[in-house]
Amino acid sequence: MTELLRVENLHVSVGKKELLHGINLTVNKGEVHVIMGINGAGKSTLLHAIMGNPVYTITEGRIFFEGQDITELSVDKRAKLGIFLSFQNPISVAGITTENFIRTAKTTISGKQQRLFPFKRLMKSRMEDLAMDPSYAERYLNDGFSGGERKKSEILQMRILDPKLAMLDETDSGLDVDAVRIVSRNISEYHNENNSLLIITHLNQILKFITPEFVHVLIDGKIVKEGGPELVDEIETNGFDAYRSEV
Ligand SMILES: Nc1ncnc2c1ncn2[C@@H]1O[C@H](COP(=O)(O)OP(=O)(O)OP(=O)(O)O)[C@@H](O)[C@H]1O
Repeated sequence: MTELLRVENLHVSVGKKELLHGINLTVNKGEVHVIMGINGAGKSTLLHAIMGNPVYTITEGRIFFEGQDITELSVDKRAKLGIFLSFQNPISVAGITTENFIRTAKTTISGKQQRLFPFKRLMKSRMEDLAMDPSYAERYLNDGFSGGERKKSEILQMRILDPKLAMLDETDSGLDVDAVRIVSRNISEYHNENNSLLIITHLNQILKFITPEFVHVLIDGKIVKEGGPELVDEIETNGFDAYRSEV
């Protein structure tokens, strides 16, 4: 088993408020991990801290990626190493088309110039996989996209950038039943023994199609329970009350 990500005793603050109080998490290559927990538990904070969002200050602990200490690395350097975060609420960027945005990101991350016509073909094929109208490639990134379309646009980026670690923050929320199936199929097609997924979900929609090996329950900035996929059903039935007392 080859380790991809290791988070050690991670404490994260925004301003004076500590949001994560000593998280430990190891993700090996080829694994699918799910993080569940009540609203405001710190799930998104954890993903942002792994991505290197400077809003979140690491006050203690380390993050390792393929054995390299990345705790002090900037977001772009982490992206170049192969870390990807799909946002809970993807932002729109006026003035840059979806195609140009992804092509520039791919060039920067891979260090290889993406030739126009092969890249256009790749975009077209990946958009077909996601049942996205090809005209969206020419629209400004996420500009005027519906909630579900923004989520698909994130998965389009993931598929083209082909990261080693894909972190998906509530990608299944706001998707209709057909879109959940399409997005889940794309995630499954992306996933192989050399890459890993770290998924936050409340609705478990995505988990009907992608079975995680590990489930972590996060409450009040701490992981209070870890287990296999059976935890998802347990939480669905009993809620989080049993875990709150662990905090
Ligand atoms: N930039 C920020 N500034 C101030 N507080 C923040 C910031 N980001 C997160 N928080 C606070 O940290 C706590 C954890 O937020 P986070 O978004 O990580 O929770 P979550 O578990 O992902 O919640 P949800 O399930 O509702 O998406 C919340 O109380 C939130 O208000």
